[in-house]
Parts: sequence; structure tokens; C-alpha cells
Amino acid sequence: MNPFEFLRRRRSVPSRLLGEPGPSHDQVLAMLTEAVRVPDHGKLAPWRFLRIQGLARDTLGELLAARAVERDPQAPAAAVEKDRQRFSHAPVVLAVVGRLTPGHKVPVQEQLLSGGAVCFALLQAAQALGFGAQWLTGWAAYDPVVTARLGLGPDETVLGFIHVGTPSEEAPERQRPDAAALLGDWTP
Ligand SMILES: Cc1cc2nc3c(=O)[nH]c(=O)nc-3n(C[C@H](O)[C@H](O)[C@H](O)COP(=O)(O)O)c2cc1C
Repeated sequence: MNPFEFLRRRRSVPSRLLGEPGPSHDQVLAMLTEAVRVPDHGKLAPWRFLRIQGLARDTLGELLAARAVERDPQAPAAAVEKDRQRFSHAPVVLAVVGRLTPGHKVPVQEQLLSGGAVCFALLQAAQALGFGAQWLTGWAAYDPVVTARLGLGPDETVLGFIHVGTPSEEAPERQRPDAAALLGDWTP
């Protein structure tokens, strides 16, 4: 067996293709338990999680739609509708929230990188349990009104919304970069 087989099979499943069943409470905890085992300089655990499921997904969609119009009163109806539906496809969305400590000897960049690793580990954990997942951000992740409604503090930021559910069809593989072309040797 190819030792990389599990990693090789990983690919995102677009959130609109994710449906019921989603991960149970125990499965979410199992996924998070794996996801927090990431490299974390200084053991800061500079992240936390917000689960968005059930009716909360639709409520967040309504909030997004209203905010989209507030941001751009000329926004096309189709775009606003897309925002309304954004969180309503996958049964469970886990927002990975970076809890940053500016001025710490561990630079903020490293805290963010650790959070990125958590997001990726969550994708793998979802796959290990037989679910599909996608890491999305979109404008809502960076909008101060939305993040305040999500309860984020001033030094917190959304690193990703990890949408998790059961794929309704197999997601196509995408073209991958040529690793060999990206490799250089440093020659002193
Ligand atoms: C930080 C981050 C944010 C992303 N946000 C979006 C997004 O908002 N919309 C989108 O279509 N893809 C987004 N993507 C890309 C998808 O998560 C994913 O990489 C892509 O669909 C193909 O993924 P795969 O390499 O996991 O198969 C984002 C990726 C990263 C790393």
C-alpha cells in the first residue's frame, strides 16, 4: 500500500455537495481532539472553535444577506441569495477562530500558521471519519459586523469555516502543483 494513500485521497468537497448526516457531537469532539495536535510554538493554543449547526446556519445566512446589502445596496439579488444559503448546505460548520496575542515573543505570523494547521488537520479528521469537508472563508470571515455577531473579540479572527457533511457525489480532483518544479537547492 502507498504510505501516502490517505493523504493522496484528500480533496475538498464543495460545501453545496455536503449534506446529512453530519458529524455527531462525539464525532465533532473526536475531530477536534485530532485537530488540536498541531505544531504550536509556545503552547499558546492560539485558536478556538465555534460550531454552527441546525437553525443557527440559516440565521447566520440571513445575517450575511442583510449585511451584503448594507455593504453594497446595488448587490445583485443572486449574489445576496448565495450569501443567504452559504451556511445552509453542510450540516455542521466549524469556525476556526484565531486567538492572537500581539507582542508575544511568538510572532503573530506563527500563531496564524498554527491555526492554519488546525484547519488542515480538521479536513483530514473529517475525511478519516468518512465525511467530506471544505475550508472556506469569503468576505464574511473578514467583515467586522459579522465577526462581532459571531462573538469574536478584538484580537480574534476567523481563520476558516470548515464545512463538514456527507458528500452527495464524488468531488472531482483538481490539478496539483508540480512539487519538483517548486524545489530548489540553496547553494552557499
Ligand atoms: C484560507 C483559505 C480560504 C479559502 N476560502 C475559500 C473560499 O472562500 N471560497 C472558495 O471557493 N475556496 C476557498 N478556499 C479553497 C478551498 O478550501 C479548497 O482549497 C479548494 O476548494 C480545493 O481544495 P483541495 O485542495 O482541498 O481539494 C480557501 C482555502 C484556504 C486555504
